[in-house]
Amino acid sequence: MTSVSSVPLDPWPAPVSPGPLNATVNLPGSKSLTNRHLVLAALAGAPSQVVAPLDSRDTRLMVRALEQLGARIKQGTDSDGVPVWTVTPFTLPDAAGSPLAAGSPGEGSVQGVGSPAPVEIDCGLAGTVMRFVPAVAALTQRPVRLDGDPAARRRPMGPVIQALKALGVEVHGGEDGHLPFTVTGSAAVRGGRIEVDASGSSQFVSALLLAGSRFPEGIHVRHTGAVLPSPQHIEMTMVTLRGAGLRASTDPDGLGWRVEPGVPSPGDVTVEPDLSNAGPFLGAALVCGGTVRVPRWPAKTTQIGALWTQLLPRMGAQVHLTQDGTLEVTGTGHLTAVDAADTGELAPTLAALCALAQGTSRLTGLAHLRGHETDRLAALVTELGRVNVAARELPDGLEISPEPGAAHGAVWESYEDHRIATAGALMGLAVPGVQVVDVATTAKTLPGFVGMWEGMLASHAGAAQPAGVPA
Ligand SMILES: O=C(O)C1=C[C@@H](OP(=O)(O)O)[C@@H](O)[C@H](O)C1
Ligand SMILES: C=C(OP(=O)(O)O)C(=O)O
Repeated sequence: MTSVSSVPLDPWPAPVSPGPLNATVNLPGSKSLTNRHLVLAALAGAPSQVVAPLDSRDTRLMVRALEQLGARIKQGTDSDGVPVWTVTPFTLPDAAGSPLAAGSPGEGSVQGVGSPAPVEIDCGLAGTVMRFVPAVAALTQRPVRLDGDPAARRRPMGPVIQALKALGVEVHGGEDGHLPFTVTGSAAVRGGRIEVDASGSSQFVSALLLAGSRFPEGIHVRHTGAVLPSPQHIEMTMVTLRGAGLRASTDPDGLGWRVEPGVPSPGDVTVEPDLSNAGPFLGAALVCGGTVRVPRWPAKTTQIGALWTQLLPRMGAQVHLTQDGTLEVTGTGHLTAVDAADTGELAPTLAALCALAQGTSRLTGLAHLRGHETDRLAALVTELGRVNVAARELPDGLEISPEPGAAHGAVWESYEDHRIATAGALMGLAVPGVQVVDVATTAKTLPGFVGMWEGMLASHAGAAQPAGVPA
């Protein structure tokens, strides 16, 4: 799909701060919530609606994958123009397991018995698609081959492959623990207890849990690894499952999760704005000074982006949630260094803020970022080096020690990583001459990033007419 409404220059000259901001930024829906709701709606017993979904590369890939497995997803809008996606689920084989019984097969699917050609699913670079869809595909009892971008073939998949095999799913390929591979489920796959090393990604656990209620015995996933990254995302999975009427519980030690057998009944759900993607915009208030507001900030959420309300004050911001649910972040242009653990997908944005702060910052609990869209720890050290900010890798994170006034402009590579690209935009606010390569890669989770960014900067305190940024 195209990335932004008007195609940005490549490399894109990141705009410098116009001075204190006075902007309102309406953020589209959460990627993580949208793709969970889509999966559960596709596994449900009746059609349901996902309201205000994120429409981006990652969610379109999920839509397409679920359609190929037999779901139907109609993309429309309500009377106020809010996007509404109506999902008609696929029919799974009965417990006795008549193979290839999935109903309403979409384009690219196969029918009939024998040795059908596999359904070919493109995961792009989306972790949620490459991890969640294999487990869902196993339920359809059809051969499904998964592949993605060249960079996707470097992301860890071993624990998903091993777990599916342990459950009795046939897996061809993927011996090296990466895409591509083909999964074929069968009636012999009953679910039950399974051990998974999720130290590389919480998505390994979420994948099994999201599909788990449709296995005859449900699923009980036990984590065996030394660390558990992004636990917020597992909690998001559990809350989404319960919201769909399923029985889902966490083991007392916090290292196991159980979903009882059942059919999801998600009803109609409205997706929260993406709080991780709020980060660069809220961070801009700290760098430029002034205030940035994000409406529809949820009072209660499982999104890891909720951490911004704790992290940004530690770096010098004032943060206020208004009665009507707008988060207001006010900064001064001066940032304080911070030590922070377990910030997961917020880390690239946070690293850029640390690079503009006074003092040395240490970000830890991030070893798994080496398996994200790119090796984010290496990428950030390299790109910060290009703009002359000292940074080094720690065993599980980053140490960032900027020297005041030393940073200078440079070409900033983005490695097909939306969050490295937006980190470059943040750097450019304070460092003239930063040019972000392939800023269009932000379309993974935020199509229109450049327009939103430039709109925010146009709403600075001195502007004649402060303008909100359209959703
Ligand atoms: O389940 C999800 O929606 C996600 C889980 C996290 O993955 P990791 O556990 O691999 O960090 C997060 O970083 C990713 O952006 C989205
Ligand atoms: C790690 C991320 O994405 P993915 O869902 O592809 O894992 C991310 O969005 O920061």
